[in-house]
Formats: sequence, C-alpha cells, structure tokens
Amino acid sequence: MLGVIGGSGIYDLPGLENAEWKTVESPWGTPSDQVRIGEVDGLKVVFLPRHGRGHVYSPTDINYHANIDVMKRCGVTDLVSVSACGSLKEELAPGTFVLVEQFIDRTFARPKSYFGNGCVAHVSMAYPVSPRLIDHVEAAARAETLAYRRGGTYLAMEGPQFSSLAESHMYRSWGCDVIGMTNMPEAKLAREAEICYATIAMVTDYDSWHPEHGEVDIQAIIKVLNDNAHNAQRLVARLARDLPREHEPCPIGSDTALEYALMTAPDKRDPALMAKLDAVAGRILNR
Ligand SMILES: CSC[C@H]1O[C@H](OP(=O)(O)O)[C@H](O)[C@@H]1O
Ligand SMILES: Nc1ncnc2[nH]cnc12
Repeated sequence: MLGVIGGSGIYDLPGLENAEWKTVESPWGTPSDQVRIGEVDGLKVVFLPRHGRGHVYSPTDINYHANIDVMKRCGVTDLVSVSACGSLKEELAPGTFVLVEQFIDRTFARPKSYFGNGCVAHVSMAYPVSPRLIDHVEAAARAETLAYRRGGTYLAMEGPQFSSLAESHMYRSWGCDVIGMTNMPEAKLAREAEICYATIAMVTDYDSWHPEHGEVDIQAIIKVLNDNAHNAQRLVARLARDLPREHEPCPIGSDTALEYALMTAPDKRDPALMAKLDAVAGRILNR
C-alpha cells in the first residue's frame, strides 16, 4: 500500500477515487490531520498533510511519531514524502524535483526514535531511502517529463527560521544539495516502522548563499509552491498508477529493519512501551 505525506503547499491529493478523510488514532499522540484514504486504479493510497490542512504545525511541532504510526496502522508499506526545499547547488533551480538519497540530520529539538528505555533498538540508516521505491519515483518523473535529478543529500535543519549566510555556506561546503526542515526524524521513524521511504524534494528557492538571489523570501517560495504543486501531484498520481500492486521486498531490507535491531531482553521490556509499539514493531512482536 502506498502512503504519501504532503509537505508545504500539498494539502490534498486530487485524483484519489472513493476517497474519504478518516480519523486514525495513535498511541503516540495526535497526527497532523485525518488521513485521506482512496484508490488509484485499484491501488490503495493513504495521504496525510504533514503540516495539517491549513498549515497548522511547524516543523519542530509536527508529531512525526504519530504520523508514521498511523501510516503503519493503515497498512502502508511504501511511503513517499513530498517536501519543499531550498537549493544549495547552482544547477538545482527552483521547480526542480530532487530524488534525495542521503540525509544529514541537524535537527535538535525533536524525539528521534520509537524505542528507548524499556525497549532499546538500533536500526541502520546508512541508506535511508529505499532504492526500488526511488526507481519507481524516477520512472514516474521521466514519464511526466518533469525536471528532476536523482540523488542528492538533504540537510535537515531545525528551523523555523531559515539559515544564516554562514550556515548556508557551511552546508554547501559539506556537499549538501538541498535543505529543508521536515525529513528528519520522519525518515528515521519510517525505517524503524519498517516502511520503505523515499523523498521528492521540490526546490522552491536558492536558500541564502546565492549572490544573485539574496535572502530566502517566503512570498517567493509560496509562489513557486503554487506554480509547482500540480507537478508534484501529477508525479504522485503517475507513481500510484504505475507502482506494482504488491509490495516488492526492499533490496536493502528497509521492510525488515527490526529483524535483529532489538537489544533489550524480552523479560526486561517495558510493557507500556511494548503496547505502544504494537503497530510499528508488530511484525516482530507478534510472531
Ligand atoms: C514553506 S518554506 C519552509 C517549510 O517548507 C518545508 O516543509 P515541507 O518539507 O513539509 O514541505 C520546509 O521543511 C519547511 O517546513
Ligand atoms: N531554504 C530553505 N531552507 C529550509 N527549508 C526550506 N523549505 C523551502 N526552502 C527552504
């Protein structure tokens, strides 16, 4: 089943058949919104607006735990995030879709794991994006003749303020390609929930480093978002149309990430935490 998390400017997914907004409860708290559940040519699709309809939640205050948990509860196996981002490279002009493959997590005010005292687990994040899922996203981008680039590193910053000039230059010196505020801890939590994850990062601006573009201007970002939201929606619609109807096993094991990850001995596990993990870790806890 395909899940889609829509970022800034993407608060609905037109083209979903038999769609309805549905409340899904989570032991991890309140998700950003109801989910919109529908179908595309027989494929079940679950959509969630990351900031809530009306853009209610700031990047720091989004309940990423609840969002990923409700996706898991709905049966999502493959999750695509659509995100606005700033460009850290001259050649990635506004309007370009970057199919990110790596992340640097510089967020610092968000819980990052479903696990902790009472159930410790360590999953690999060496390859945060599922290559097969991104293959399908790339095929969809090509079929829709969109300007896209496969690969790139997304710097996740805390925000909500944009970067200073010095920070922007530093991220460029690290080789980062795009910058945003939301894909972490989202990607980490998706991995812990054994959901294949891929990101479509839509460039809306040149961040603050570019001498000819000056400071980041939210009005200009909103204009680019509005001009390109339909392209993002086309891309997701094509992906949903062409994605295999059965989940394909992930070649890097994103969908079995917890197999050997749990460290805490069964008799030392905290029953309250185990109960909250019923969906996220259900595959290994219920066998
Ligand atoms: C609208 S500019 C800043 C805002 O946009 C991005 O959000 P999302 O990733 O949900 O599209 C960025 O991360 C900031 O939250
Ligand atoms: N320049 C930027 N920095 C952080 N997040 C963004 N989202 C869109 N543009 C951004």
